[in-house]
Amino acid sequence: MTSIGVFALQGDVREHLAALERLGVEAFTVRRPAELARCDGLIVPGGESTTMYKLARTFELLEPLRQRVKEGMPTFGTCAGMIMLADRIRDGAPGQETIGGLDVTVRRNAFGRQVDSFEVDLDLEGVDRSVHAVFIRAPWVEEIGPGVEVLAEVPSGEAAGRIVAVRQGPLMATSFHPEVGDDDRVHGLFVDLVKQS
Ligand SMILES: NC(=O)CC[C@H](N)C(=O)O
Repeated sequence: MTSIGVFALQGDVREHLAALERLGVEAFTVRRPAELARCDGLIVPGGESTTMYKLARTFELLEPLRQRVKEGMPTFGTCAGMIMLADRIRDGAPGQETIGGLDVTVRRNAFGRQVDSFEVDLDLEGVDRSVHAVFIRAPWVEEIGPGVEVLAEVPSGEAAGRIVAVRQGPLMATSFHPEVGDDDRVHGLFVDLVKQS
């Protein structure tokens, strides 16, 4: 059976576990290296990327995470998780580091104070019909490397055209929170990615 872990030192872990279980995969929390070692794939949830970084370092999970991602473990980052997977951050906290692996530059809290949180229907590559995307103090992707595929952009409004979902080989990231609500199609994309690799 496919085993997918959810990074659980901080963030909205439960909703991801529920989505994975609805999709019929074995889902469990990851707080230590032994749990990471059991993962066929990993989700890094939304939350607060600065805290995630500090806790991952303190609990000696940061280097094992970097190692597994480097070795090609399929990994899906949502919101703060997208920041954690990015190779480069803008508006990061002083000294903030990431797991990295995804050849992108993300801007933290990119949508600004006025539109901290918003929802929009958008088209996502690989998913039929639009996805209802919930953004909460979200990052966007400002620059992508040559191996990165854009899966979704903001369709309209002030932030129209901003990149909010990407994929690079076994790595996937969304600015928004696909675990909110009961539409499991984005998680389904990731589960397929894990099963293929
Ligand atoms: N909902 C979220 O994950 C917010 C991300 C948060 N603003 C950060 O910088 O990590």
